[in-house]
Amino acid sequence: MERLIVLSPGKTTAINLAIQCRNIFGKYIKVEPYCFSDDLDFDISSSLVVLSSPSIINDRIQVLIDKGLDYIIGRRVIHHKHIQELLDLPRASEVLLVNDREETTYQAIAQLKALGVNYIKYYPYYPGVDSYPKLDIAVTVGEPRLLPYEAKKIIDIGTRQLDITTLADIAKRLGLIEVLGDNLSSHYLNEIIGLLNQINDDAKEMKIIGNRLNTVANCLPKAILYVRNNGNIIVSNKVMYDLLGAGEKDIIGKNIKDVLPNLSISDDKDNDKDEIVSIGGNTLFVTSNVIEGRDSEDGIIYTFEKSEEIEKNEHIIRRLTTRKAIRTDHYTFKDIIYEANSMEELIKRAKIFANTDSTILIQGENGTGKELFAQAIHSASKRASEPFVPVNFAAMPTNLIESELFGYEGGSFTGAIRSGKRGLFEEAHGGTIFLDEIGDASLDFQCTLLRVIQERQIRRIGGTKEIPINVRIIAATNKDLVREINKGNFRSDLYYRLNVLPLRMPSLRERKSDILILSNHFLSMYSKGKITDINQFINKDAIKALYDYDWPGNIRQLENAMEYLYIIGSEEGMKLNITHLPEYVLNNSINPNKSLIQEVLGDEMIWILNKLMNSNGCGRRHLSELAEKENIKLTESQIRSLLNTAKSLGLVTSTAGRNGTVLTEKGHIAASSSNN
Ligand SMILES: Nc1ncnc2c1ncn2[C@@H]1O[C@H](COP(=O)(O)OP(=O)(O)OP(=O)(O)O)[C@@H](O)[C@H]1O
Repeated sequence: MERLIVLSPGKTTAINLAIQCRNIFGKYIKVEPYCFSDDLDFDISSSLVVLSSPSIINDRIQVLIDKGLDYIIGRRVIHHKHIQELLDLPRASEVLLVNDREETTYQAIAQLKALGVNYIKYYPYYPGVDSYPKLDIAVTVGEPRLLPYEAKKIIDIGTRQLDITTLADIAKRLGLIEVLGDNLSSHYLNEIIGLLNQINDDAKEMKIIGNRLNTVANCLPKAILYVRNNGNIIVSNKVMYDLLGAGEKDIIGKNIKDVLPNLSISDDKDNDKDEIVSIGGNTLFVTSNVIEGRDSEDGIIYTFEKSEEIEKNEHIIRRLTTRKAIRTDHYTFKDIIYEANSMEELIKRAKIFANTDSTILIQGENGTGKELFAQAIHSASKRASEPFVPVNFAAMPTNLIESELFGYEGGSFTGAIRSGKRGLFEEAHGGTIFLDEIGDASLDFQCTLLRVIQERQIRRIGGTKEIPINVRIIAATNKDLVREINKGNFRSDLYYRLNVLPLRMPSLRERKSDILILSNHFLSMYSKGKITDINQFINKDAIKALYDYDWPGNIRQLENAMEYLYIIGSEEGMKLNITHLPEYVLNNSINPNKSLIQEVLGDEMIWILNKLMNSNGCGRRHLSELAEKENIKLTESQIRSLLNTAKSLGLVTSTAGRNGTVLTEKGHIAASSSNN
């Protein structure tokens, strides 16, 4: 043989393959490229012809074959060195694959896929194709000049080379196998080793990336699972293993439904979702994020967080962004002034309650110290350094209660702050919320409150997210809630939820022994420590009057009285007597032993009844004259209205005679008993 002919339909391929052959066989034989546009005028008796592919045998070649052409059909492969750039393309990239002919174009696509570059979408193009997408990336097999437009990126993976089996065939046919065998095999061995090294490097790189991913996953404070669309778990981390009390082998490669059967969001692959689940005794907040990849990249990442961790984190954020400085100077049990045994007992109980997180209901009249107790309990609890947030239901307009307590998202209603607002429950997170005058809450709101107490989470108005809250609830009321339940004004289920730890504040009249010590305390407070003993400030009669008074406004009223006395005392510059007392105490003291009937009917009515009794009946005008004579402030019309009331109570009756109005038997009894 004198020549090695490389025959291909296109010139480029013929030349490229000829170069490949020349590199190997050039020392021993002349290598020449031929393409279809050439005259095939070589001497077939002294030539070995390598056909670039089986499909190129056309009539012209068939004639040569029939004449005894010595030929080899080449098998061709893509050189691994050239596909690196292709491997770097993002998954699901779309490329125009350009080659010289339909057959070779499809072959190249098939070979690239076989080589593992199967995550790219190939659009075939070869001369003669009319419709093709103008993609940014074009991949060509040594034929960049055939590209029908200017692509942004052209990757030329070079002409597919003759594979080693074809080359060995050629060597054998040329009688060069002895000479070239070793070279050939070592050349290809080198190539293969190069390829293996590259694969190895890639594998090493993959391993490093994998390790890095594991390190990152294991450093996360949250437990994570990355689950393929078919439910197979492919990534997890240490926190997750610890949470499940399981090892990697029990989780990786397993189906999520087997690992976490009670996770309902694993059924929903359409949207990112949140859910609360209980795993291994932990309440976990689970978030799922759908990964919108392609093919094998699709899946869901689940993160699991212990709800107390979320609370802690949210709390830190809240503290950092809190609207107002949090008051820490709350009352403590030491601030409660008392001597009465009933108070001693109450404080003992309240201190025990302070050690718990259970809901407390404080009932008692106005001004008895309900908020003082609530603050003292908070201060003595483990929440002392956290906020104490008071909410007064009697003072808050009904339409604002929900937004004040639960907050709202930006733009949820007219008048809302654009950025939204945290509610008082969120403000109180970690601490105590004091729901004062709870008996005044509307029935609708009671229902909402009941849900919040049960679920321990709130949702802002206009919001979709449930926010876990960790607050201690102390409620207070001056109303008799049982009576309110009977009247249909208060929900019994809420009452039982609130009344877990009950405290009943005694009124001041039930602990009159505290009047002195409290008076001293308030006087000392207003006088800035100058007056510490009321006995040096007011006389005995005045002190007795303070004891005799009922103090319907309780300690708050006593405090006001002491402030009043201190101001009067500073003016007078002498020891105060009974006349200096506030009018409400004074009135009570002048008539200390008012009869019950007098209390009920009032002084004016009793006066009228007495006059009627003494005069054996008289008219309205006469009563009016008598009132004027006795300096009693009663107008004729007031007398008329009082007589009407007396009539409706069955105390008097009108007569036709000049006696006008006379007492009934009942009226007689009332008048005489008022004189006892
Ligand atoms: N035992 C006490 N020692 C000292 N101060 C007291 C005591 N009890 C109540 N006070 C004071 O009396 C005032 C009223 O108390 P507080 O506001 O706690 O009563 P309350 O029952 O919550 O009243 P309301 O029902 O009207 O809200 C406060 O200034 C409080 O400091």
